[in-house]
Amino acid sequence: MPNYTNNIQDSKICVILIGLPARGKTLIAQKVVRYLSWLSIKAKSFSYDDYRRVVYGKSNELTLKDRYEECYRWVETAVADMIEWFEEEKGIVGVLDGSNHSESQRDKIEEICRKHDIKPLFLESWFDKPELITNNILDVNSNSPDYSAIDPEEARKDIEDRIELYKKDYTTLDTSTDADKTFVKMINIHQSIIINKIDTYLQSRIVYYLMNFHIKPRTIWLSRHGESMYNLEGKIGGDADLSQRGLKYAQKLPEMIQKLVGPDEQLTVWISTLKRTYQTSQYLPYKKLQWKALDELDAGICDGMTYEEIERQYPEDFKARDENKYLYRYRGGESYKDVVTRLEPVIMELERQENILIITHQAVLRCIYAYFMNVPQEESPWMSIPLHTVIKLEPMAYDTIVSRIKADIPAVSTYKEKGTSQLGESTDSSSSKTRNIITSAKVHSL
Ligand SMILES: O=P(O)(O)OC[C@H]1O[C@@](CO)(OP(=O)(O)O)[C@@H](O)[C@@H]1O
Repeated sequence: MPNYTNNIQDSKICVILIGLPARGKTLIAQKVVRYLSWLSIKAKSFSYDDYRRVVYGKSNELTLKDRYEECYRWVETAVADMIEWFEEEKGIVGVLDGSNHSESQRDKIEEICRKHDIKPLFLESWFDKPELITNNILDVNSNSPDYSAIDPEEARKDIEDRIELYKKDYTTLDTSTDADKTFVKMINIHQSIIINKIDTYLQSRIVYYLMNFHIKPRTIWLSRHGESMYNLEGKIGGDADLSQRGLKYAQKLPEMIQKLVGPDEQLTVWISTLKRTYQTSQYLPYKKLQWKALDELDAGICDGMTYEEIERQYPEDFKARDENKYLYRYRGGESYKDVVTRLEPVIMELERQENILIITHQAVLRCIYAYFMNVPQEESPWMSIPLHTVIKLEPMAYDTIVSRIKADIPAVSTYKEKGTSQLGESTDSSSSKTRNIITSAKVHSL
């Protein structure tokens, strides 16, 4: 299993965004940081707008001209903070989210990076499609804190004025004049992408990611398989069949999904290679695809045991897993971190696709959910992903909207709370063991 963190130990990268206002720079910066953080690569975005707001308040509290002429001040602070972060927090990828439109400003940043042994990667978002620009202006208009209390028409005018002002000394990247620079130029997001002088593994990972994601509206549906015989018995792993209630969920799923998705919408169903996900998908009238990478976390020597048996036979392992569930690797099996690594191609393909329903397992769904919802690693293995519930994810420009739809078919809870003994030794009366607890999610039912 490749370990990205070890492979990239000695390379530090500064992604320097370039582009006029309303070119999707913040969206790109946030996506790159979220993707790298999910892969345990320490990444952080330094947004010039955030720095400017701290010093000068919202954009309307500063004249356009001042904002333009004074910008070097907050750019300097952002770059200095980024360097400190690289050094003190062992950062790997810093992202400078701002227009960086003039060559002289870019040269200065490049020089600082080289002095600190940080490789600069320029990333330009260049648009020439008027409809794309209009959409982005509307997006900035409704999402930026600068415009939250301003009339939308006034906000639109401010953004357009800023675009015109920044155009004055904007220079776009070019393979002849910037041949010695490492850069990616995205034209109209993905219409075409120019790549120049990419020479490290990590740079190529970032570029590959940039080439794959799209920004069209779509929905990702997630569900665990129906309740399995192993779930009923409190056993983990294995390749058990569905229980009677699990089968009921499989039978209800087509009606539920068709109602949610709409009759004319296209959908592809992704399942694992384990029987319980296939059986759950069997009545769905959509194209299906099996992924080995979607198989449940491998519990190694504990496969087929209950949590209680694990605690009795391997008390140290039981404790170690509770202490660091993300990194704990079952003997002969996997950790959550290992699952994330093997899920990377799934995420990459998900970024390229439109509507997808994924029917998979508790641990795998936690990892996928964590990617979209930016959940920190120490929390993700403890998230509640109940059985017989569909999760709807709608990725938007700046965040993801999530809702849960319960099938109203009872199922056991397979959730084990942190710090709870399965041997009846818990002192915490609110904590639950894992068996025969009917799932009750705070969601609407179908
Ligand atoms: O990491 P924890 O919380 O143990 O959850 C993972 C476990 O969930 C289970 C159920 O207990 O998954 P599944 O969705 O496949 O039924 C186990 O097979 C698996 O080991």
